[in-house]
Amino acid sequence: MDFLPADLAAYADVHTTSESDTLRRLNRDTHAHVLWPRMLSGHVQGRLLAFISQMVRPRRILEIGTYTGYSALCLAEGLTPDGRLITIDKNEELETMARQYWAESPYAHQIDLRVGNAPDVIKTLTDEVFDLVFIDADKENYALYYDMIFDHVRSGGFIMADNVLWSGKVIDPTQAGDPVTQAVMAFNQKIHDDPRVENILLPVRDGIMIARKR
Ligand SMILES: C[S@@+](CC[C@H](N)C(=O)[O-])C[C@H]1O[C@@H](n2cnc3c(N)ncnc32)[C@H](O)[C@@H]1O
Repeated sequence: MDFLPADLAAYADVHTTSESDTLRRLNRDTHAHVLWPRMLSGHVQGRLLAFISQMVRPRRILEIGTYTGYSALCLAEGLTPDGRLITIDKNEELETMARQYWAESPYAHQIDLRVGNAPDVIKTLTDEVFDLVFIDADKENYALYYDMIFDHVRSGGFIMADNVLWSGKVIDPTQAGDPVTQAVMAFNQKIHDDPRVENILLPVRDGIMIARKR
């Protein structure tokens, strides 16, 4: 489901700073050769992630859900020179493609891919303190990921989560029996009710939740 009429979305696209050549080819290659290319953040959302990262200037970023590595490259744009982005994905088949494009960028040495099931990998990150977290994996586990990483986010740090409008299903009463929609709705309510954060549900693309830890 597209939230903006196609011509308005195209207008926003045209009036947004272009992707780098590497990002453009990664985007095209993903659409041509990988299943579910809609999972990739894309041009406008990618620029938003890069902007947010450039504003936060994180030293440590955690991304849950690498896919072909597009959003990792966007988020890496804001890293401090000594910064590092840890990104987790259970699909090892996409690793070669992601690494191929990361290698073309100035950030390859700052991106640390951990292949595995996210809850298991997160458990190993006990010594890390994150400035920015981007949750973009299995929706049923968003709340679990939030709980697992919360104590590892510094005060003033940001936790973002993608697809929180879930193609509009979050306001569709016919989805009352759909467990994934219910999990996304419960996650949105949980963040909104959490007194430890301030939050904004940004209706960009499929919806991005942004929470700032007080
Ligand atoms: C929406 S895609 C990520 C898109 C990427 N962040 C981007 O914007 O280009 C979701 C990814 O999460 C991964 N994933 C789903 N469940 C996972 C889990 N339990 N542990 C690790 N990765 C998982 C999938 O393999 C998939 O590549």
